[in-house]
Amino acid sequence: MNTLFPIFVKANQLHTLIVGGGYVGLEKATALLGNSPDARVTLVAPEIRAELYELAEQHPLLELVKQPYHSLYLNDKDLVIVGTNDKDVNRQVQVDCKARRILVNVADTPDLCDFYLSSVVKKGDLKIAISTNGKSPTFAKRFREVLEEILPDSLQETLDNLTAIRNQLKGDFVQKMEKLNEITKVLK
Ligand SMILES: C[C@@]1(CC(=O)O)C2=NC(=C\c3[nH]c(c(CCC(=O)O)c3CC(=O)O)Cc3[nH]c(c(CC(=O)O)c3CCC(=O)O)/C=C3\N/C(=C\2)[C@@H](CCC(=O)O)[C@]3(C)CC(=O)O)/[C@H]1CCC(=O)O
Ligand SMILES: NC(=O)c1ccc[n+]([C@@H]2O[C@H](COP(=O)([O-])OP(=O)(O)OC[C@H]3O[C@@H](n4cnc5c(N)ncnc54)[C@H](O)[C@@H]3O)[C@@H](O)[C@H]2O)c1
Repeated sequence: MNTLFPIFVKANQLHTLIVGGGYVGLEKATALLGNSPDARVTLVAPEIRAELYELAEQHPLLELVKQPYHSLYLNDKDLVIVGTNDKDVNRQVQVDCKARRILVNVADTPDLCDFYLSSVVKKGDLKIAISTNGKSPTFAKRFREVLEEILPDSLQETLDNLTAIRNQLKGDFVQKMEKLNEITKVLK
């Protein structure tokens, strides 16, 4: 059964901890900041890839801490993503997060995850998150590429026009909804 409940998180209102500074840490930090450039992110690892220092130059709210994980780093964190090359550390972070009721993603380890990262299609204000319920991240990546190819850039114009109409519409909630549903029938 597919029981995942998708939400869109305002990452720039949260403080995220990433544990691990290798390829996985870099991939997750890039994904997070790519969507939410001014999100506050702390990354902790004894070894940190050079690309992460370059990323931190572009994102002043990305703090790199060259230390091994300690549970003290969970203080004041809202969300945690862990992907070290030490399974025991990954497990410990997950246990510590559960004890504090902090949502945690253990990269590539579905059983330990409270949430999964998704493949993300961006066309201006339209954002589509793709999940395969953990069945095939590669399919999610390929399907993202297909959607990126077929969705026209003009979609942003459509969204801008609909926002303008939405702001001009008079009447109560139901009347506005009916009007917007009528106008957007052509999209079906
Ligand atoms: C979407 C994306 C987001 C991101 O990570 O940012 C993402 N994985 C991506 C790519 C990717 N990951 C892997 C490959 C290699 C090929 C392959 O194995 O398929 C590729 C392909 C590539 O890189 O080309 C390896 C892998 N991943 C997981 C496992 C464990 C397992 O399945 O049991 C293993 C095996 C590890 C091993 O063999 O040891 C698990 C997860 N990966 C997820 C997300 C979550 C489920 C998402 C969903 O429901 O679809 C979940 C459950 C948890 C999580 O990590 O959040 C990102 C694509 C971004 C993009 O480009 O659009
Ligand atoms: N890179 C991938 O695409 C990929 C794909 C599938 C699985 N994996 C697995 O994910 C794990 C991580 O992969 P990677 O490529 O990022 O590894 P990596 O070797 O590049 O980096 C590992 C990182 O973990 C950090 N680390 C080790 N002990 C730590 C501790 N106590 N506290 C904090 N950080 C600690 C290291 O300092 C380093 O930054 C590996 O076990 C790998 O097998 C990676």
